Amino acid sequence: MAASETIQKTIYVGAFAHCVSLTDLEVCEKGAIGVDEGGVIRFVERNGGNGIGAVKEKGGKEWDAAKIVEVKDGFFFPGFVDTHTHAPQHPNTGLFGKTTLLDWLDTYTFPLESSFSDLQKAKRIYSNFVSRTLSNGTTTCAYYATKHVPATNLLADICLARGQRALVGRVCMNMLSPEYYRDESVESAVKDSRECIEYARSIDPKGDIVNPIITPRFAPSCTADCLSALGQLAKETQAHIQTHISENKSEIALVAELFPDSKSYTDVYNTASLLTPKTILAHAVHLSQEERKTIKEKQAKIAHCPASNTALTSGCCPVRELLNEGLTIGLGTDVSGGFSPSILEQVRQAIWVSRFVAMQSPSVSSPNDAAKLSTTEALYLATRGGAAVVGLEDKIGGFEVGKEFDAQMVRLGSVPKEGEVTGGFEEAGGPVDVFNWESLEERVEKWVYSGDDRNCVGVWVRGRLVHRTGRFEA
Ligand SMILES: O=c1[nH]c(=O)c2nc[nH]c2[nH]1
Ligand SMILES: [Zn+2]
Repeated sequence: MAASETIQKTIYVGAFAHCVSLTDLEVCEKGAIGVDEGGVIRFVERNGGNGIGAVKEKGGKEWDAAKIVEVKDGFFFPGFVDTHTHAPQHPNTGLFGKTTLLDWLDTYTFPLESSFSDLQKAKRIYSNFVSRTLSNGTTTCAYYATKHVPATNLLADICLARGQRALVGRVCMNMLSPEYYRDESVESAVKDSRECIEYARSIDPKGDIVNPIITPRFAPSCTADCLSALGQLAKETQAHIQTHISENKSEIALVAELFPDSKSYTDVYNTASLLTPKTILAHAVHLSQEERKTIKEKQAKIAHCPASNTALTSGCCPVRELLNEGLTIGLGTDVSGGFSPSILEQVRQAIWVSRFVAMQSPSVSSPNDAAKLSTTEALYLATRGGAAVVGLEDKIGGFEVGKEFDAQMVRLGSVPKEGEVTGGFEEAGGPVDVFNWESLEERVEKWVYSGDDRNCVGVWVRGRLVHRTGRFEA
């Protein structure tokens, strides 16, 4: 279906769950969500127990001919928001050995990214990665591309054609990067970035699906004048900004060496006018109190990337503390520092990392429970938190009247019936066994801890079906 094709008025019937706040997961066993031709939610019925006819009646005459999509053995859940990932690094997923950030970049990342001058290769990898993120329930994604303008524009084309909401950024890097993969000058970095901004805006003028994002890779790979020029470009174009911050201790020491006049890593970006309400800062693992204060004042947002931070042994981000301080946070897969394109995996990893933080303070034998993320809190980061990070908090993240229907249909397996002792796995088609005595809240929890893309059988963006598997029945 083309992105512009009209959508049929549809009622999504059955169980649903979503986070209504950081600490509240609403579950509804017999729900009905009415979505209009524009992909906008028009009603949410929490007592659909009287059957589809009654639900239609409640919606009014105009819903008589609506299509019905019913979820069986599962629930509807809001689509995930990936607030930070690197599409060209997809082929390196799972490859990081024992490297840490700076040698990982030289060993694995720059050689692969530089090869995106080959547009055929870019097409193959980007198409595959967008399919992969969609199949994991990611309906919105903030992508880093590479420095290459044609390949970056191609990624924007692919996201638009597939109907995945995306921020697409051309990477800027004019220092400390290999000569074979570097912007020649500040002027060329700005010119090429501008070209990508204009392209994304030309293919989706209203920015409903695809938007550009200015992307200085990170402070160590950009000169101060390059960072400032990109800050000016952001001001002029009102575009989003993404970069990395305070990921690893050696990186922080390098920034202090390269920018001796700056008070901190955060100050480097602040001086360059790169901290705005539309800025996404990935990692933020080792921020000082003063840096957190500045980021909050500037209303910049944070992408927490727990799998990546563990894989590259960058550190454990004290995410609960950052939330307590009022920072806006979402989750990022950070492929391929992160080893998985799944935000569900990041939900688990965020919970684990918060446990490690808890065990560090004050001690393993006396963990600090206040540092732990709950399942609901991590799901909030994956949906509503992420929506706020990409500036879409009014449009997506939950099931409310007026919001757009970005959702996934989650189906769980079921175990053999009483009396049966074998089988069931193939039929279940997924890793989560359900005995049918679990409450809906428990089923959501089981999905969080052992689910994967086999459970994500249908995905919608603005009411448009953008991914389905063989287990999708409508
Ligand atoms: O996780 C990361 N991935 C990257 O590609 C990168 N570049 C700079 N800093 C980075 N961190
Ligand atoms: Zn990254």
